[in-house]
Amino acid sequence: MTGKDMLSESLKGRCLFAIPKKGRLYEKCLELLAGADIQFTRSHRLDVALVRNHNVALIFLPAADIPRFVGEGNVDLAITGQDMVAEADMGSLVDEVLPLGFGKCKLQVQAPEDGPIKTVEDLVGRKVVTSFEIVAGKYFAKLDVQHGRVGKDEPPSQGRGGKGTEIEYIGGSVEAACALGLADGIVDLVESGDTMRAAGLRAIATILQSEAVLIKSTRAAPENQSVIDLITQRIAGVIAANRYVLCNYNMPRAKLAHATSITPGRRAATITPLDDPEWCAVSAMVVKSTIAETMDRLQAAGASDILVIGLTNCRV
Ligand SMILES: Nc1ncnc2c1ncn2[C@@H]1O[C@H](COP(=O)(O)OP(=O)(O)OP(=O)(O)O)[C@@H](O)[C@H]1O
Ligand SMILES: O=P(O)(O)OC[C@H]1O[C@H](OP(=O)(O)OP(=O)(O)O)[C@H](O)[C@@H]1O
Repeated sequence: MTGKDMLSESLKGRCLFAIPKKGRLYEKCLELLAGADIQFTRSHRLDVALVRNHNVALIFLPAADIPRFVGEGNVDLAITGQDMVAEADMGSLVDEVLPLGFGKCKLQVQAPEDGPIKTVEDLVGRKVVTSFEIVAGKYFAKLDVQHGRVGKDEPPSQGRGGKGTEIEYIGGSVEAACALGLADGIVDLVESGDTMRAAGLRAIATILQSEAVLIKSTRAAPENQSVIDLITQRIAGVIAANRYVLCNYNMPRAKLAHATSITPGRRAATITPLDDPEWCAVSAMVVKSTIAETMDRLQAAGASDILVIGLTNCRV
């Protein structure tokens, strides 16, 4: 048996789960897999790893290729960016199951800070360079029609070469395109804005917001459904544990209604009587990013002994 035959034999019957092989999302994906107790060893130079404790194989792929593999049913489950899902344009073949709360960024139209392009309308009929040619193409095709450069029923390609906005693909370093005289504007990802500012660009429109997302193939094999559900639940648990904290405090019984309006919990706050009949203990999950403000409000409302406990995992 050749190495290739052995590999495809070992993948048989397993749920295939694709993960970005490098880049911005890679480390976070590994953390997520560890939190969900998906055990594997990635061998050097091999983009496939068999999971020891589930009937799953991990396939490490470029983030941009992942939605196509999912849409075509070559893999059952995957993590990539929502921007990549939009760009792959697989429609309903790719099911976005769960946003993951990391890899947050925006796909923005950008133009030179000190130039004449102030709005996207100024870019209509000019040249835009991007790695997101499908998303940017659709965005400018609409503008071309709105501005009468291309007829409503005319295919966008006929608008090129003078009439419509010209969209040109480049694979990387998109931010350099305007300075190099390649483009009048670009469409690229922005998070902190450091890359954009360093290249002397400013954002003039946001096409989409993106974060990492768990996606599922609508062509996934039915026999893999139970393991897909199990992994989805485990990942959802890890994500929720990162998103929430448990807030415990003591509250005078008379002010309980006000307190539970501040911390309603997910379903309801847990109220426990204390030895002192005037007081009770409250326990509720609170969105982590709002906890400081929640504690301020609880204290002002008369709460005492406010304790905040981090979660390592949960099912909610
Ligand atoms: N600056 C950023 N901040 C947060 N998330 C980002 C940022 N840039 C990209 N992403 C997200 O990470 C995904 C992968 O981007 P990344 O640049 O790591 O790609 P890659 O596969 O390593 O490709 P390459 O390195 O060839 O550009 C993007 O699709 C996007 O969802
Ligand atoms: O707003 P910022 O925080 O500066 O992030 C934006 C940059 O991040 C991404 O590139 P990345 O650094 O991943 O490298 P790449 O160009 O090789 O994809 C993206 O393509 C931008 O260039």
